[in-house]
Amino acid sequence: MPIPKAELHLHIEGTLEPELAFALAARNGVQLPYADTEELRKAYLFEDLQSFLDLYYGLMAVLRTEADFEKLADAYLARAAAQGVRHAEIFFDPQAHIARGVGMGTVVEGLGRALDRSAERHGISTRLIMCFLRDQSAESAMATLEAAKPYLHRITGVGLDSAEVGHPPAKFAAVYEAAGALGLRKVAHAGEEGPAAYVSEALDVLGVERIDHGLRCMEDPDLVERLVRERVPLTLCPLSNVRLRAVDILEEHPLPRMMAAGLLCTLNSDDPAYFGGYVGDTFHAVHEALGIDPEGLRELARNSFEAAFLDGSAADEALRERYLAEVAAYEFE
Ligand SMILES: Nc1ncnc2[nH]cnc12
Ligand SMILES: [Zn+2]
Repeated sequence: MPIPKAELHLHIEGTLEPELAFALAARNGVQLPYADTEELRKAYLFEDLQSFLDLYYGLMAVLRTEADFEKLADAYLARAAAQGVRHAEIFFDPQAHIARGVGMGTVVEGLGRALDRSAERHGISTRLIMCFLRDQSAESAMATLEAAKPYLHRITGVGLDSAEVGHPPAKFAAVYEAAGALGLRKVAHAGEEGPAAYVSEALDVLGVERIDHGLRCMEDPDLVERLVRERVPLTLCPLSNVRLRAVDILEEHPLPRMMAAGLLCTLNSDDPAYFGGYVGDTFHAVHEALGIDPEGLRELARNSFEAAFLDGSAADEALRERYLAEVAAYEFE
């Protein structure tokens, strides 16, 4: 069994495997612009974040009913369990669905049905994080938060994703303030393709508790020092960084330097159906390509539970303690 871990940066729509996409397309009468799964997979050669996002949003056309979202999440949780995931904090992109006429309730209740059974069926505790699309307006983000109000019992936090450059965090100051007032936790993608300054801005203006990616913090030593001092978790996604060309090859990924600097790094899969691996595969890949040794892998697993939103109650804290004990006791083969 792989080492126990939490996955904290995972877009549920990015777990849509080609086989499921075609099955849902047939069920829903959706015509896809690919002959078959093989032709679709061949399209997974991305130039950058935007070229990926174009395909990612396009393929969502097959997701229409609560049952579709339930199936999507259940399929992810089954795969994640086989890779050692014990806790998953799952992003979803409601604006991408609402724009297609699929309502917030369909998405949240469908995902929720799978999540409700996750602990029993897959041994994974779960949280949902609702993301705002940063290339859409601040008004649209606020309307999305409003639409989520009947479902807040299912939503732990808010995030910020989609095309980063030109859409600085401060654009979403008002909606993050409103989300905070509703008791929601806060994260944001920053420093994936955008500059290190977006990482600082997400902390200072949005008040986020974790940074998704944060790769480009390495360009600003003062920022690195701050992230270390404040123990701000970074949810890194090395396989994504290679596929979206943030780094040329995995062997050049800054993860070892980031860990050596004392940053609180976690490993995640981002959009595993598109990027060639789930989170267990990611642990394996950084061991092979970057020489992260077993104690380094244990640190990454421990960090994932430390950074998880498992502090809402005594039951949450007990769960975190249990997971940390599993990590400490884990024996590498
Ligand atoms: N890696 C990523 N960056 C920004 N937005 C995303 N949406 C899905 N995956 C994403
Ligand atoms: Zn992401």
